[in-house]
Amino acid sequence: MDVSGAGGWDEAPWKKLCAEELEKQYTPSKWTVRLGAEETLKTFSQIGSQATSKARATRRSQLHVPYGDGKGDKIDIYFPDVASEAWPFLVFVHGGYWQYGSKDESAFMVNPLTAQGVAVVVVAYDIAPKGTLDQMVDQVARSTVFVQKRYPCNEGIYLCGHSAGAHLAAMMLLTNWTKHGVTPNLRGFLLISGIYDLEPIVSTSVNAPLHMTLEGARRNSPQWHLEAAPVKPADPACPVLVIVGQHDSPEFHRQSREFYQTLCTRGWKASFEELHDVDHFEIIWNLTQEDDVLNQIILKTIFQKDPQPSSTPESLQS
Ligand SMILES: N[C@@H](CC(=O)c1ccccc1NC=O)C(=O)O
Repeated sequence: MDVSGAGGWDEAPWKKLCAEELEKQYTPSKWTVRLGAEETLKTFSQIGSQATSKARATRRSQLHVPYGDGKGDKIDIYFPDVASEAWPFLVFVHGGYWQYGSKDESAFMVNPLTAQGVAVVVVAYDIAPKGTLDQMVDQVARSTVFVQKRYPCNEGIYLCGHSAGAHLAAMMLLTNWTKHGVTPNLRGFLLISGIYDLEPIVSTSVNAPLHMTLEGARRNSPQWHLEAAPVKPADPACPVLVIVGQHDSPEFHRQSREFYQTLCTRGWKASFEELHDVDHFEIIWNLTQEDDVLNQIILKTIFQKDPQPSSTPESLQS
């Protein structure tokens, strides 16, 4: 009989890995195939910064909008050209192991998605050491509630996160919205190369600025919550896409697959997608391209049909 609680944690496969291997499994830049680790990280941040400058220069936007009283409680909102407030909203939560990255270099998908009529919100949250995991989860919840309150006519809020940001977005599957006074019109989750069980992270160098205890890791693990006390989907029709890159590490693959499987058994409308020939970083920086396969998946999720080619191709815009 399994007496270890939520589904056999003592037999978790990562516990068989030595410290060095565990560290490698949770270092995404060690698994890239085209560029070296350092060059990949540099390129990721460069492409993110360039995409953000371009979005701010070419799209109507409201930047550094406060969603709360905290200094770090800010979002950037990028608008489609159509004058309406009844847009679908993609709310993007950046990654960076809860300790680096910012909204100011994370507007990867803004130009391709706003061109198709999707408003994009890029969320800032207080990374460690300033913020704790609990605070970051609360910030993402409050930013989502803010979008709902400011745009009550929205055509759906789609929560999208990358890596640590996918973890923060996934925590919104478990959020009790009653204390926030409004339930956001969540119509989809796009979880890209994420981590859903934080327990292995506690034993890696990633935890140095996070100071997570085992209890804190469980409290902030959507995988653990779903297994321990299954939360019924508020809207069983709300799609949850769990997406991983072919060149993500085996542990990242395992985390995504197991989270997807658990979502399915708990009644969520989950799907799983492994994107061909991309690593942990390319999967996001490719979103700057209109014809990117992940952009097509996002648009299909939002509009439930294949997108029309835009009348003014990105390449012809200044
Ligand atoms: N130190 C990590 C970097 C990393 O994990 C990362 C970097 C940018 C965006 C997301 C990341 N991973 C998870 O949030 C590495 O070398 O792979």
